Amino acid sequence: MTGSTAPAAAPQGAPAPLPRPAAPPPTTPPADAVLPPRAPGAPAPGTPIEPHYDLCFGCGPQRPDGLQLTAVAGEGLTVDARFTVRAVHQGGPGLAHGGLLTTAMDETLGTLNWLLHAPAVTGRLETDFVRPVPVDSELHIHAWVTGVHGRKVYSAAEGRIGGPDGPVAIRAQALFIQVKLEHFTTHGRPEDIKKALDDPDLFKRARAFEVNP
Ligand SMILES: CCCCCCCCCCCCCCCC(=O)SCCNC(=O)CCNC(=O)[C@H](O)C(C)(C)COP(=O)(O)OP(=O)(O)OC[C@H]1O[C@@H](n2cnc3c(N)ncnc32)[C@H](O)[C@@H]1OP(=O)(O)O
Repeated sequence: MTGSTAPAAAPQGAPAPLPRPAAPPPTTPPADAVLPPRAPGAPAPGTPIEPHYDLCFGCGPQRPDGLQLTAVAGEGLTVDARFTVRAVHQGGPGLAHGGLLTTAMDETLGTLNWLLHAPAVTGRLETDFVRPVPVDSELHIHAWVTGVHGRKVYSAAEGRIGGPDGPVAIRAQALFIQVKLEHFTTHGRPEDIKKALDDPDLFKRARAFEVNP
C-alpha cells in the first residue's frame, strides 16, 4: 500500500490509452442540423426501394450468400427494411453473426440517402446489440434521418425480431458523408465500375452510385 491515488504510469511499450470520447458522440447531429424535405422524385411512402447494385452484399439479388435485404420508403426521411437470417449468416450456433447484423443496419441507413438523392458513404456506424437473433428470424429495421449538416447525414435505426412491433434486437446510429461520383470511380475496381455504368437500366445505373441519372 503506497497511499498514492495517482493513476499508475503505463509500462514502457504499452499502447497509448484510447482517447476519451468527445461529447456529444460524432453520430449525434449538432444543434444547427436540419431535416430537409424529401428530394423531388424520391420514392413515395410505401414504395419499394430497388437494390442499388445487383452484387451488393447487403441488397443485391445476385448475392446468394448476401443478406438480400429489401427496403420500402416510409413517411418523411424514413425507410423500413427486412431481412431473414439464414444459416450462412451464423456466428454462434443457430445465431446471427453480429457483424452481419451491423451490415444490415449499414445497408438500411445507407438507403436513407436515396430519399435525399445524394451519394453518401458510411463514415461512422455505432451499434448496440440488445438481444441475440436466431437463424430463421426475420429482422425488421426502421431507419430515420436525424439531421443533415453540410455534407454530413446523421441517422439512426432500430431492428426488431419477427415484426415491426417485435422485441428490439439491435440499435444503430450513423454518420454518412456525402461524396461525389468520383469517390466510386476513383477508388472502385475498374471492371466493376464499368459494368455498373454500362447497365442499360438507367434507374439501376443511378442507384449503383446513389445519384441522380
Ligand atoms: C461499382 C458500384 C459501386 C456502388 C457503390 C454504391 C454505394 C452507395 C452506398 C449506398 C448503399 C449503402 C451501403 C452501405 C454504405 C457503405 O457501406 S459505404 C462503404 C463504407 N464507407 C467507406 O468506404 C468510406 C471510407 N471513407 C472515406 O472515403 C472518407 O473518409 C470519407 C467518409 C468520404 C470522408 O472523407 P472526405 O470526403 O475527405 O471528408 P472529410 O473532410 O474528411 O470529412 C467531412 C466531415 O465529416 C467528418 N467525418 C469524416 N469521417 C468521420 C468519422 N469517421 N467520424 C466522425 N466524423 C467524420 C469530418 O470530421 C468532417 O467534418 P466537418 O469538418 O465538415 O465538420
